[in-house]
Amino acid sequence: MSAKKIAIIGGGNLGSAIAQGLLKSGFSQAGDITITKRNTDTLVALKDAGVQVEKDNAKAIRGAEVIIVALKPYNVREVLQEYSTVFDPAKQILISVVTGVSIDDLERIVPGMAVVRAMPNTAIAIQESMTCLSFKHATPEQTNFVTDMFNQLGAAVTIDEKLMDAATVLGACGIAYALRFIRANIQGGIEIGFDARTASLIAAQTVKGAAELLIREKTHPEAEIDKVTTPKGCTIAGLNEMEHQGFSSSLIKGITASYDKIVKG
Ligand SMILES: NC(=O)C1=CN([C@@H]2O[C@H](COP(=O)(O)OP(=O)(O)OC[C@H]3O[C@@H](n4cnc5c(N)ncnc54)[C@H](OP(=O)(O)O)[C@@H]3O)[C@@H](O)[C@H]2O)C=CC1
Ligand SMILES: O=C(O)[C@@H]1CCC=N1
Repeated sequence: MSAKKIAIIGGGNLGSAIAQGLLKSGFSQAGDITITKRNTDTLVALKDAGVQVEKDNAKAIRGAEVIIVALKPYNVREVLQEYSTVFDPAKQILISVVTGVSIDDLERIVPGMAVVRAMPNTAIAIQESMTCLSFKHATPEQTNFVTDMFNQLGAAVTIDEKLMDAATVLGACGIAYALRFIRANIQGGIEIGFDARTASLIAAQTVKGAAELLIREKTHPEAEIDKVTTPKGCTIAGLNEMEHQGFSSSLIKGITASYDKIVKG
């Protein structure tokens, strides 16, 4: 448990998922978290849980030691600019989860502040995020604090900032790709006889099992696939048909399309 006061500026999809994760993990007490947005009606559940819900960013920033900015890339500059004099660089750290805005850019907007970039995904709400972190001017104490926090909200890895856009695609967009894969499995499962609820359980638990095999056993996916593919069997017949239809290629092209969207706009 951390006693640090945390302000989340921008309580949208990701900001509120971070608040939920901080609460569920026990990393923070509800009263130590403040979350802001202009329309606070959507934050009723967090408010009911004891989180401080605010429209006033300045008040939230003043009362915090850790500020997490979860605004959209198109308004983060304007909003941080407005509050740049409210920050206290001697006592605070700024963590940005904003896509495509560099540490240098953010540190220019809020002079003197140590900025950390973090790229979590929405599974942070249930402590299952993959979070990529980049540090530049953070002190060792700040670095340890941020790393520990995101490790308690899933798994955290430190990367070179030049890989942050790639991390956004693989880790943050990746949740959506995985869910679309699961949805396709559910659709197939229904076509071969399952009701939607049962197909959904089987598809989701099977994907979870596949992921856990790689994480716990540290094996290569193809080594695990070899254990499933009986010669002349149904698995290899299905897998090969998927590849004939461009399965791996479509995923790789989707990943590079997402990446190009961040890098080229
Ligand atoms: N969603 C995801 O899975 C991930 C998102 N990201 C990044 O995180 C950031 C947030 O994304 P996401 O949560 O999806 O976006 P959302 O649009 O859901 O959240 C942004 C929130 O900011 C609030 N906001 C806008 N202006 C202000 C302001 N002046 N003061 C306070 N709050 C404000 C908006 O609410 P209101 O209009 O009521 O003020 C909105 O809810 C983006 O930069 C995104 O790229 C990174 C990884 C994963
Ligand atoms: O789609 C987006 O732009 C954001 C960034 C990563 C996840 N969602």
